Amino acid sequence: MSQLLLEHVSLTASVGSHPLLQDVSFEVKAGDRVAIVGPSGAGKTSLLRLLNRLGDPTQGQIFFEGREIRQIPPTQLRQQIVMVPQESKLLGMTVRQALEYPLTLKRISRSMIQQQVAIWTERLHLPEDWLGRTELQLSVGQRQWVAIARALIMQPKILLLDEPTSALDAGRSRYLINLLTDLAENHRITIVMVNHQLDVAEQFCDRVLQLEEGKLVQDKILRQTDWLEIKQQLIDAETHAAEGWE
Ligand SMILES: Nc1ncnc2c1ncn2[C@@H]1O[C@H](COP(=O)(O)OP(=O)(O)OP(=O)(O)O)[C@@H](O)[C@H]1O
Repeated sequence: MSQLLLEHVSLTASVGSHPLLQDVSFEVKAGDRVAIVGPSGAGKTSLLRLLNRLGDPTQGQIFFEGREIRQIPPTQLRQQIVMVPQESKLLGMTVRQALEYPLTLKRISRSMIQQQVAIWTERLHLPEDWLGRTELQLSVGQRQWVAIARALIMQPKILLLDEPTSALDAGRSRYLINLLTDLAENHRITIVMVNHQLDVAEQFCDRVLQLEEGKLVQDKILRQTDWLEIKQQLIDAETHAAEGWE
């Protein structure tokens, strides 16, 4: 059985406006490492948001483990499908509180929460002195790293990452890719990643979904050599999209 299944999903922001997503169908199996690529405005973030129920399709259906996701309470769904948005906010919490908060929703004991925070703080090399800081006391890249830690601490079945390395330095990007590889290979976590940095997707993903103007134009299991072809298609699509903006 597929873990995620999208059937003819379309999304329109308002009546009569151009659809943000049009008739998108695909399935994802547990442990897949999927890259979503496409020019700016192609609908990548809109698609990720639907998978996390931050919006509902105007048409079509999305299933998680066989259940239509509108039938699953959002808090229950978001413990299993966790999203790291492009710009994360700590909503006035300290880093420690932000790491603890999603675990409190899991109704586990206080000592277990503290143990998990300690494990993931160490695993992601979060410096001790970050834990008392709020987002105003963190750089954009540090905030992104905390958002990734907060998602991983949930041990989700599916991790949705929107440009996860956009603000990370080269060392942290590499570390993240190695960590995600371990989680996918040894814990069968499914990863769906939007990334403009194709080299990151290339190192990690084994499947690519290519969006253009809200349509899925390619769904491909990857071999190494495919990336050359995909890169050229993306350059062509981005040039075409940029011409449309002029
Ligand atoms: N709430 C909204 N209302 C109206 N239009 C929207 C809304 N959210 C996004 N859009 C539009 O939908 C289209 C797709 O946006 P989306 O953020 O999904 O694209 P993207 O592929 O993630 O782009 P980028 O690579 O720049 O992040 C864009 O044209 C955007 O302007």
